[in-house]
Amino acid sequence: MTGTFLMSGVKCTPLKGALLPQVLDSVDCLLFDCDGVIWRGDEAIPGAPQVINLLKERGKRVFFVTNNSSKTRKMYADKLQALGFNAKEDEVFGTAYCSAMYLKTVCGLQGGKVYLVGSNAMSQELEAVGIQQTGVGPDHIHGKQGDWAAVELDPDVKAVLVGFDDHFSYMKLNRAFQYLTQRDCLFVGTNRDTRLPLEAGKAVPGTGCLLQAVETAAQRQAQTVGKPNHFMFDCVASQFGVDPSRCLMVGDRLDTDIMLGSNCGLKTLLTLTGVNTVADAEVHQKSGSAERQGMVPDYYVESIADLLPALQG
Ligand SMILES: C[C@H](OP(=O)(O)O)C(=O)O
Ligand SMILES: [Mg+2]
Repeated sequence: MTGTFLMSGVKCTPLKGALLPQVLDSVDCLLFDCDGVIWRGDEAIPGAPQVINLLKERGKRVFFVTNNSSKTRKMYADKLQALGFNAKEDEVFGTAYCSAMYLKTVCGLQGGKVYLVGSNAMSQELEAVGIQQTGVGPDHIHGKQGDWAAVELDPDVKAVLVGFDDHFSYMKLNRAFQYLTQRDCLFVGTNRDTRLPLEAGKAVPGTGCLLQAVETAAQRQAQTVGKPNHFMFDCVASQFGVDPSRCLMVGDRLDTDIMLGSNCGLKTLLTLTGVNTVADAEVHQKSGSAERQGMVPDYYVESIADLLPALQG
């Protein structure tokens, strides 16, 4: 019965009962989003470390695929291990690392320089692939409007890269705009997430808010690297040779995590510990829009802890 259920094409199905082991047996690799799925802020979702560690004990490959650009792979591995997750640095694909890889491998910018609106972590990942950067840290307004329009631009800068920057400022927005008035200056963003889910159901504005500010000023659209862009999965597949048809993408956002899974032919599981709800998914499902069906998950759970019954015993 459940075998036919798997093949039935019905979407947005609660993953429980006999279907749960069936789905887990049908995949060799699980890609987990981080914020809102395995943790919120610095608090692990209850049961999440056990789920990840038991999946690995059962021989599943586990990767962490996050749009968050605030940490290097090493910083994420340290955070994962501190929260009880059995995780290695090369299993982490965050947008600090992936945007550096994108600029190197897709844009051919190795040896070049970027104007960075972003974190120290992004600057470290860029420099690790041979790309210099300028712009990290505070940058306060000074002088008059005429001075702002005449800010000195570094002639070696070939791209503007925008990620999460807790020092985001009007002057940074202005500098990015001045660089982007040069049509040959590339424009890359880490991701478009509008909110960052935190502990106790709190949230703060996400990187997407900063990226949209720069896009509005420059009247240009950035190429984004993060989910739902195929590139995030390509980074995993190119390094580990995974079979998309035997992968499960687990996320809390329909327009990033679930859409990435749909874009790449992965099975998809929505967890309700982050941004979106089942009702949000059902609105897309009933929309009649073919494109929006990509945001409808195959399955959903309240929390990834709901996978434990199929992993214990
Ligand atoms: C929220 C998002 O992180 P993710 O959910 O992809 O880990 C982000 O930090 O913009
Ligand atoms: Mg998330």
